[in-house]
Amino acid sequence: MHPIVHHPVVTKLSDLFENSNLTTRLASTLASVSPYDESLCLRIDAVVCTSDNIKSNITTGNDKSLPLGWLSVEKNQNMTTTPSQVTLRNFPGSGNTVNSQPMSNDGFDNPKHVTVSGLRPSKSSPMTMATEGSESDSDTGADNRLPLPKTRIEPSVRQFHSDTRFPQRKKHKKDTATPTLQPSSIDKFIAGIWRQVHSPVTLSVSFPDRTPEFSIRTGVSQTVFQAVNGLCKKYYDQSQSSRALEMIVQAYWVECYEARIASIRLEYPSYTNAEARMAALKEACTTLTWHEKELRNRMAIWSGYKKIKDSGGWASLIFAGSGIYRICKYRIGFDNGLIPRLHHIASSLEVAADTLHPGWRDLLRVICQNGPCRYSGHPHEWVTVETGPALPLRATYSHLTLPNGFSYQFVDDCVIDENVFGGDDPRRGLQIDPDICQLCQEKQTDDVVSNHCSCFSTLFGGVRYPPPVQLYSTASGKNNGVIARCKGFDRGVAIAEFVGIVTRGIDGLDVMMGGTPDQPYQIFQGQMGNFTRFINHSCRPNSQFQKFYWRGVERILVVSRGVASGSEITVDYSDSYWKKLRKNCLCGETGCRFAHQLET
Ligand SMILES: C[S@@+](CC[C@H](N)C(=O)[O-])C[C@H]1O[C@@H](n2cnc3c(N)ncnc32)[C@H](O)[C@@H]1O
Repeated sequence: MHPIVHHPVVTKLSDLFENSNLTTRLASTLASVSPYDESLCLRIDAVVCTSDNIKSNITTGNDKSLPLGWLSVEKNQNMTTTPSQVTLRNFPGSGNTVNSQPMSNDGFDNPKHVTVSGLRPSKSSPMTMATEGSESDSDTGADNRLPLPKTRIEPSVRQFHSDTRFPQRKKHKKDTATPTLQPSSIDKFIAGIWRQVHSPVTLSVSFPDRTPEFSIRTGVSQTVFQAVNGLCKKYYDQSQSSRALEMIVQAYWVECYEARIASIRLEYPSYTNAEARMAALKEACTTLTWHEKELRNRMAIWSGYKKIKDSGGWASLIFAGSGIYRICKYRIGFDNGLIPRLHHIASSLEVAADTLHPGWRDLLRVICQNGPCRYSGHPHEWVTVETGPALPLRATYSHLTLPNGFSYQFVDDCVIDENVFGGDDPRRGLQIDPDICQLCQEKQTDDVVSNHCSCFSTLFGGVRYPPPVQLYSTASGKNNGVIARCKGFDRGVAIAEFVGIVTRGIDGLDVMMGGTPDQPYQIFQGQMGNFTRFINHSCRPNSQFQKFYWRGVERILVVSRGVASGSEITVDYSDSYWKKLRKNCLCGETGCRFAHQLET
């Protein structure tokens, strides 16, 4: 054991070393002095040592120095901090059992590995790793009993950690050498359907009744402006509803037209099929008051609507974006993958439509096809399956034979365990100004109009949409996972906040560690939380956990490193987590680190 491992000064120095203000200032200084040099970065290695050791190089720990960690700052990147205590676990003779990552030969954690991963090994200055209960597989994550809170956080068997290095949005440089794959018309069409189904549009068959009374000439107050905005929204929704109704009726018309031809042939057995078609066409033209050619042209589009409905279900037609007309007019993709792809997403789309727009089936009343809602409740109470109807979440854990079955409460925000913290929120940073963003230094407020911080506007200080993700059956030993719908998540975009019950003293179950070594807390998702509870591990993850302060309160976010549409959202659980999980990793990546860990 190094003589000063547990010395309070080491903890204080570590905190200083990790202070985000310091790294932010270093990053901005670096950016200001080297605006044209993309490659310039700064690395500071921190070591506590005795005065006679100060000039010697740090080796893999055969001297008396204590590496605190390293800190690197890249241009245009706000910060990169390696938490100091990480190296303590590797310190020879420290007696700490958390050693899981190789050290580079300069005595520090391998910088490449450390900064790439968003999940950190245990930051555990006074903690030692517990091993009891490590056999439990947390596919459930849910022991439905909350253990009695202890005053001191005992390290849990499998801890998630977050980092402070944010994936930066990348400016795309034009590279003529590498051809880029552009999304096809079908990709765009399907992305449009997902976008629309996750939008706040309200579909209804009734017209809005009241128009606000105002005059522009007497000035537009905030109230009047709000009323006009409301009017816009109402009529936008109404026009979407009308467009959807029009397509529903037109797709249905094609079905009726075919049925009418069959009836005509029964009524006039001497008619050929062509004659029967012509007769039905003429009947239609009379009522529609269109010329035959006009109707034929429109029929071509309407039969496209019917095909889309037949393969993707009514929801695919109703939530299709404006691109549907072009797709049907020019028959784009009909013989080239559109139909099977729609068929593939039909039931997932129905889950999204039923749970996010419970009234959508009302539109089908116009053709007497409205049935009962198939999937009700929270959007993530359903696990979508590639082939076939979605399953209730509860049913996907029946193999675990839990005494009361699997139960999970979906919440949008963390719930503070009052038995442990009383009325306090342990996530509140004592030194943090609640009005200023630690990242961009702009003003943060919950009021959309006066908020100036747009760091993670999908989650904070802006308009929130339902997250375009679904739970899906991975059809592998991983059980459930989370899949991105819509067009994916760009690098640097927040996908969600990791929410659950904020507590302390949980041992032996998966928890997210938050706070500081002095003021730690845990986020436990065993009983309640959001979809982040179902995010699986990958050794080549497309997302990572990151800390962020919103209004002075620490939040742990899942931030995208670039998630493509239709792909599984994954994070790296960290080496220390896997060390305690008696399972082989099924991420399937070529460089998978834990594919054979049970055999070793
Ligand atoms: C937070 S849960 C993730 C959701 C989980 N798949 C489910 O269905 O509830 C973590 C657990 O999922 C499983 N898991 C996640 N990623 C995995 C992977 N790459 N390979 C194997 N199992 C994995 C492990 O059992 C792990 O303890």
